[in-house]
Amino acid sequence: MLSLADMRLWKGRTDPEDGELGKRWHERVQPLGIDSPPGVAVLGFSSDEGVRRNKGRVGAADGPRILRLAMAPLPKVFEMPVYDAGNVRVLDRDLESAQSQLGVSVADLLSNGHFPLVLGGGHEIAFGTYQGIARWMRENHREKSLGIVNFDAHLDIRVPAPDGSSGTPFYQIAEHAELGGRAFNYLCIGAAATANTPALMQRAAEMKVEVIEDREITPWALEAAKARVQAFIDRVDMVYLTIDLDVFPASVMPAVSAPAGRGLPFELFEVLLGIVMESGKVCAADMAEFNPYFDIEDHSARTVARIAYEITKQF
Ligand SMILES: N=CN[C@@H](CCC(=O)O)C(=O)O
Ligand SMILES: [Mn+2]
Ligand SMILES: [Mn+2]
Repeated sequence: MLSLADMRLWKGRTDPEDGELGKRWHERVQPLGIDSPPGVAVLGFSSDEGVRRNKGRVGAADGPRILRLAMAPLPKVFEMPVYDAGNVRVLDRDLESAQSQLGVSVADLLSNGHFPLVLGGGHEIAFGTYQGIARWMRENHREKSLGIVNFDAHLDIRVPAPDGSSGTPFYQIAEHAELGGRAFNYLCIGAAATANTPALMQRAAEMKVEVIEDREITPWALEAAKARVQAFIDRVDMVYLTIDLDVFPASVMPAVSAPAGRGLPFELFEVLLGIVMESGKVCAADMAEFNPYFDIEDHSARTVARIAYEITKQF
């Protein structure tokens, strides 16, 4: 289920005449070792089993490979080392075991001081990443609280029927948190009225999910949205950041299972992401739903690489 890093993916142009300041990720990425000093650890979750179960367009299992190729030429501006921690794969449609393995891998990375940057895969990735964070917090930060910030056109609080999918992760997380006696603090940014039925919106209210709808995020109302994100971050000690790429307009992000009709403009997303990252509370991040089969000349892959740059630039 867990495969080693394929270092052949980390390739691209080099500019040796520019010295150290000309270095790119592909010149710096190392395979993760047992005693690697703390750094950014790229981990793939090669799954679209959750998307398949959720009646979506499969292909996201190939996301981690294509996204590494897209991230390879990024300027390496942050100080920490950067590692490739390999991939977790789904075998025989056994999504639950893969999510559990992802949890073990994420917990391991966190325990060794790394920042897990997990590349999906469908949004079923979230139930795996969360299991890892929860395990690590249980062992190391028992008294601290966790907030989940999800940029997504969808609430993803469907009830498993009976199995989990890409549409159920935050319902499963809420159940997991309740069983462990932990609070469920969930902020969904970018949910669209056209992509969530009233049944889901009603469930969100019952589960006390904080929702900032896509239509509330405009240049003229940005201060209000920023204040709501800041208030959520202020209430928690640590943050799990998850980005479902279908939050962006279909024109920017066609390479997803369910492209958005309106979507959150990238420029406004960047401002809100900045608030989340500048808090210094984000312990792990993942990006979900990238499906390379629907990309157009790598436009979406380049956008995902840009987000990876924004997340890591301060490290
Ligand atoms: N990850 C979530 N996916 C959406 C899919 C919507 C669709 O296929 O149209 C959801 O379950 O709501
Ligand atoms: Mn979504
Ligand atoms: Mn989602």
